Amino acid sequence: MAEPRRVGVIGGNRIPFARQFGPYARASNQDMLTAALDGLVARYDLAGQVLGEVVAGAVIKHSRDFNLTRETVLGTALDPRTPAYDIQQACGTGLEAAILVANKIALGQIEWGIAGGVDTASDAPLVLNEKFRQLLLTFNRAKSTSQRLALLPRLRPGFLVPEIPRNAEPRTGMSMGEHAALTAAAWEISRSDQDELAAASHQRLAAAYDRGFLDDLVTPYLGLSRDQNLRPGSTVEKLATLKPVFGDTMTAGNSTPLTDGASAVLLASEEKAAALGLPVLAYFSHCETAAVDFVHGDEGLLMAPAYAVPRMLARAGLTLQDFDFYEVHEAFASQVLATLKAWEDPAFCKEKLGLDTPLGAIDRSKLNVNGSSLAAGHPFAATGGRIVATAAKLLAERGSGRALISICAAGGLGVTAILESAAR
Ligand SMILES: CC(=O)CC(=O)SCCNC(=O)CCNC(=O)[C@H](O)C(C)(C)COP(=O)(O)OP(=O)(O)OC[C@H]1O[C@@H](n2cnc3c(N)ncnc32)[C@H](O)[C@@H]1OP(=O)(O)O
Repeated sequence: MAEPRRVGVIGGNRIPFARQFGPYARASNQDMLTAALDGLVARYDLAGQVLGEVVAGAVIKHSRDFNLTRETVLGTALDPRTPAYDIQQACGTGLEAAILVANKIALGQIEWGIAGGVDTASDAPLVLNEKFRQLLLTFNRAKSTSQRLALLPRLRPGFLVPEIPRNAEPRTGMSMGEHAALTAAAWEISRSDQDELAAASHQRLAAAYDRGFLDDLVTPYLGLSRDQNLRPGSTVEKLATLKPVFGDTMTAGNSTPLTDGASAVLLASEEKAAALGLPVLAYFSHCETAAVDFVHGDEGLLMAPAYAVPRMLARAGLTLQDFDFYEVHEAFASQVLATLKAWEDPAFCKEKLGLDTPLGAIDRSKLNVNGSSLAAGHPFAATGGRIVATAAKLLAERGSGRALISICAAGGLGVTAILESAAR
C-alpha cells in the first residue's frame, strides 16, 4: 500500500440553517443537499467534473431516499459519473463523511471528493402504525379479491395514527436533552456557565457574519441569508429568564434548537489541488471515533468525545493545549462544559482514561471563536461540514496552527479530528 498522502480542505459551503417549520418547512433533504452541493460546485467551478466520491448522509431520512446522496448528485451540476453514497453516524455524520473521503484521498484511492450532510426536522418521515403496516403487507400478499375483502374487517380506526419519529434513544426511551440533563447534574454544570456559553455562541457567530467570515461559506437559500436561530442580542441576563426544559438547568436558550439545513466540504490531495489551482485552507491530520456504554454503564450518552480526543492526542503526540482553535459541537452548552470538565478532572482522567495527569484546561478564548451549534442551529448530519469548513478557514486566516474538532453523537458516539494549517 502507498504511503499516506496529505489531504487538503479546499473549502465548504452550506445553506443558512433554519428553525424547524421555518422557511425550509417544505424543502426535502434532497432539496437542501442539492442547494449546498450546487453552491460548492459554483464556488469552485466544479460543473461537469467527475469527482472521486461524494459521501453524505442524513439522520432523519425517508425510506424513499435509500441512497439520498447519489440521488442528490444526479440532480446537481456535477458529472453524473461521480460515485456517491450515504453514511449515517448521527450528529457525527458530516465529520465521519469527511474522514472517509480524506482517508481515501490519503491512500491514493481517489484524488478529490465532497463530504456533506443534511437534516430536516420539519419534513419528518411519518411511519405507518405497525399494526396497519402488517395488515397492508398481508393485503399485498392476498391472491384474490375475496381474500383481500376478508382482511378489511381487521382495519381499526387506531391504525390510522402514524408513528412519529422521536428525538430519543431507542435503548433508553429518553430524549437527547434528558440524557444531557443527567450528565449536567452528574458534572454539576451550573446554569450560569451554560448561559454564558450560549450567549457567547450567539455574539461570536453574529460578529463572524458581520466581519464577512461566512461570505464564502454560506449561500443564501429560500429567503435566508443568515442562520435563522441566530439572536445577536442574546445576553446572559436574557437567557437566565428562560424556564428549564431538561433537568433543572437546561433551557431552550442553552440547548440546540431543532433545525433544517445542509452543508458540504471539498477535499483534495495536494497534487490535485495544485493541478486545479485551488488553494488548500488546511490539512486533515488525525481522526478518532469512540463510543460509550450509556445503556449499562454510568457514562453520559454524549461523553464519547471525552474518550476519543485523548486517544487521538496520544497518537498525534500532542497535548490538549497544543491547539489554536477548539471546535466543540454545542449539542447542549452543558455537554461542552461537561466534556471540558472531564478533561480537567484527575479522577476521570485516571480511572476512565488511564492517565496519571489530567489533560488539563483549555484556553477558553480559543473555544468556538465564531460561535457554534447553539447559535447556528444543529441540522444533525450537516453540523460536521459546517465545523470542518469553519475550522479550515480559521486556520487559513491565522496562517498557522492547529484546530481540534469534537462532535458528540446519539448512540453514545463521538467523532473527532485534527486540522493543521496549510501555511508553510
Ligand atoms: C443528535 C446527536 O447525534 C447528538 C446531538 O447533537 S444531541 C442534540 C440534539 N438536539 C436536540 O435534542 C434538540 C433539543 N432541542 C429541543 O428539543 C427544543 O429546541 C427545545 C425543547 C429545547 C425548545 O423548544 P421550544 O420550546 O419550541 O423552543 P422555542 O420556542 O424556540 O424557545 C422557547 C422560548 O425560549 C426563547 N429563547 C430561545 N432561545 C433564546 C435566546 N438565545 N435568547 C432569548 N430567548 C430565547 C424563545 O424566544 C421562546 O420564548 P417564548 O416562549 O417567549 O416565545
